[in-house]
Amino acid sequence: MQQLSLIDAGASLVDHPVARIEYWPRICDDATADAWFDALRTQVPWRADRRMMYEREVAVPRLLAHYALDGEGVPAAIHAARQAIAGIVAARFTSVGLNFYRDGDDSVAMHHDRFGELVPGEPVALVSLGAARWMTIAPQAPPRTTRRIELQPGSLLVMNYASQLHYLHGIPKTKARVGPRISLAFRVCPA
Ligand SMILES: O=C(O)CCC(=O)C(=O)O
Ligand SMILES: [Fe+2]
Repeated sequence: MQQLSLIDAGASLVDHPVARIEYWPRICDDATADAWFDALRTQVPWRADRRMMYEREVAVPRLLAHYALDGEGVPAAIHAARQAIAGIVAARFTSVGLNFYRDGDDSVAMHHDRFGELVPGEPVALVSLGAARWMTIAPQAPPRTTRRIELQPGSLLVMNYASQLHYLHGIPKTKARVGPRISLAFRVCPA
């Protein structure tokens, strides 16, 4: 008989034959999520990037950072978060991309993650800290029914590899007064 642990029982937010996007609202207690947020906010050398868009250079509307997980100087909070999700998502993550959304004007446009930074078959795990923000998830092909999920501090969202082929995701700007948010995107990067 097949053994189902509670952890395997997470329901997919999308109804698709191979794409799965799963959400766990609470991977740690509030005090831990707050402590990780405070530590990362101050310890990470946040970068303000600029990108070309339609032949114009524009500011990326959030701050960024990146670490190789086996490298030097990785903040302890990152290792702790990775440890906290290890029992839920079995992938051997090698890198983490960090996003800092300073307020409701910061966002990430609808996208799939860059395939050059992903190993086929491996998931992306997103840990949210700080203010809750809505994520929009939309299929790449009709019917384009979108759904929204409010990513709570201390939550985990796992997108399987196939979901990057079939769905887009983004964090829209909001007019609501929201505090700062940090997300950690754990990935298995190609060697
Ligand atoms: O901040 C988030 O939850 C989403 C970040 C994201 O999609 C990315 O870093 O690729
Ligand atoms: Fe993404």
